[in-house]
Amino acid sequence: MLNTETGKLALAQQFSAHGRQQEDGVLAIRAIAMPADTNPAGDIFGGWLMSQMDLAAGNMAGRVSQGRSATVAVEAMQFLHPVKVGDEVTLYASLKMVGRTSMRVHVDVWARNRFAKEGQKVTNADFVFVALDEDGNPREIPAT
Ligand SMILES: CC(=O)SCCNC(=O)CCNC(=O)[C@H](O)C(C)(C)COP(=O)(O)OP(=O)(O)OC[C@H]1O[C@@H](n2cnc3c(N)ncnc32)[C@H](O)[C@@H]1OP(=O)(O)O
Repeated sequence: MLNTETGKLALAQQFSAHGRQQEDGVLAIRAIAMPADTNPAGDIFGGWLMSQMDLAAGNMAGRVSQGRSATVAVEAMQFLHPVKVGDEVTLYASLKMVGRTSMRVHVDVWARNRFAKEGQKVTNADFVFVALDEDGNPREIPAT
């Protein structure tokens, strides 16, 4: 049965709004950290976070370059706080530079305990992608 108490309903709606946690960047991925993604200490494995970040940046690189691209460098990776099993993990991608064949995408990662109202930024890095032709060589990024 639906809860029709106005105050509680408004609170529930506010909690379930899942608003943005930062102004800049495209909301690229939102996932729940699962037990399969942990390191031996029981926290979420940094490699899982890095793969999610690569997916988020690669999604933007694909849209910008309108075709295949590959990660050529990852810079300034910072792990600021641990991520725990069950956390809601949100990735924001911002396009920082477009060169002749390369693109720099900044990725910020936020984690929110599933029972908490607010999250915190846990990781960020810059990903450099190169647009590739069908032979795997760099290709020029289209202007439009
Ligand atoms: C091993 C893996 O599977 S990693 C995951 C997937 N990634 C890959 O497979 C990529 C493997 N790497 C490659 O195939 C090659 O390095 C390529 C094709 C991406 C690039 O080859 P390069 O010979 O370096 O190309 P080139 O020197 O012409 O550089 C291409 C662009 O990348 C930029 N670039 C190359 N290396 C870097 C770097 N380390 N950091 C920042 N930018 C770089 C260049 O400045 C250039 O940018 P611009 O055209 O916008 O001015």
